[in-house]
Amino acid sequence: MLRREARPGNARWRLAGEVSRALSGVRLEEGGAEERVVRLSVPVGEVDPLLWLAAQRPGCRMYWSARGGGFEVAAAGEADVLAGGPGEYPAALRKRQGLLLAGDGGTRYYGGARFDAARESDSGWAPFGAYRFVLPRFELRVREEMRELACNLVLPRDVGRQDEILAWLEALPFPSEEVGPSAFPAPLRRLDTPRLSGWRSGVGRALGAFREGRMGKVVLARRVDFDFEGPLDAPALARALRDVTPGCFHFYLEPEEGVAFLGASPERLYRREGRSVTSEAVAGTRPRGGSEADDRALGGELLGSEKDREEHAYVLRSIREELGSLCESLRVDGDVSEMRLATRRHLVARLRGILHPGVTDADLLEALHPTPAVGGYPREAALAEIRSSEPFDRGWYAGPVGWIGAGGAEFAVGIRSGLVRGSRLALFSGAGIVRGSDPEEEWAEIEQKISDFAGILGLEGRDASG
Ligand SMILES: C=C(O[C@@H]1C=C(C(=O)O)C=C[C@H]1O)C(=O)O
Ligand SMILES: [Mg+2]
Repeated sequence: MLRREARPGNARWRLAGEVSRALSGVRLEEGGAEERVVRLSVPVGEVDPLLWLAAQRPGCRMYWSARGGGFEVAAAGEADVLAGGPGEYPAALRKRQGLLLAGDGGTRYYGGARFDAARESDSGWAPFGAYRFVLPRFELRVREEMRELACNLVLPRDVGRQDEILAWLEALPFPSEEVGPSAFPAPLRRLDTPRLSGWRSGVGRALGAFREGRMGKVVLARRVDFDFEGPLDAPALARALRDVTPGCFHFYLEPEEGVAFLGASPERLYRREGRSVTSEAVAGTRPRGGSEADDRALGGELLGSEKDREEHAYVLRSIREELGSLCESLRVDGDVSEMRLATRRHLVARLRGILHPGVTDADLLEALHPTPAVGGYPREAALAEIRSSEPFDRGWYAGPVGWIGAGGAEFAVGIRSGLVRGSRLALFSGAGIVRGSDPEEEWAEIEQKISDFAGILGLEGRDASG
């Protein structure tokens, strides 16, 4: 039997007390004052943030976990939302920088943006908008050994919502017990966009553009849709994915009931702490080997592959150029090396810099996204090729996903990801095409990249309808 005060749910009562004190302390004359964010938090007992997430009311749920641990958060509800249509971003971020930065050091807005704001969104991606950053109403955070339950208030705006906020907080669900591994509904159908024949012509076109000197690299993606016998439990899928993809950023964004974008990305777009910034060039792929000898051989093959080195060199060159323009100093940390994941490996080079004073996250996002890890080189030519060649909307796949706070920010590249809508799942993945790319091998590389999802859901062996 747990001691009463050790029960995680008891944190609600302490937090409710703080929330009502904070709200009743706001004087009415503040009506016209500048808005500010107040973040209240209390320690909480041990609870897995993804299990907590699963217990919250559907619609407007979010989860983020930093690569390699260290920071994990599950969130419910919205205290403030920055969202909008194409073209407004990142100008809208700049405009709201005041509120963003006015909170205490712990305030964070979580979200991201579409891969390509200029391409028309298809209806499946509509709930996400062109960009969307949410200051959650409630957060369950795990930071190293510290666990806390937090409530964000925007003052004086939230004074009128006191009853609603307190009622929600007092009834905030806490999962009562560990749940076992989930059973997912059976898959019924698979649909590939494009099919293998269309893929061959897309890659062929890109190879032609390289020969004509119009482009050096383009990342072409595929979309694979699966229908299931019943609705997918998206938080449970996120949990199963987290278990098989250590060393990745894990993200889950659910703007509307039954609709979630989730993934396990190995790739950091950037991390900022004050004026220090880190980024990385990731590209080139091989699987992990079944035996130690196999694995070593595959590692050697990747490091020695001229074609994969070329995929990678474009990414490093572009990040150096783009990030370099925002930095006082920028250096590449060491040589190109291997990033080893549970089921595959990539080439990686890490960069570290000091930003010029006044550089904002909007500037960083604008400069860095999309890197040639998901776009191509040169950027505009590659984006034009993707727009005319890919027969589907990428939506938020390969877009920036992460958080922005007062003292820092961190964004992953939203790859190795999928979109859940009721009983449908769309998986997205791409491969860097350079001279010497072979369409069948690139097709297989993408198949390997979606295998983490496929393994969980029993989709393996369901062949492409090529
Ligand atoms: C575009 C994706 O991954 C990118 C493409 C890679 C490649 O082609 O070798 C490797 C890592 C990522 O930079 C994806 O997974 O969707
Ligand atoms: Mg590749």
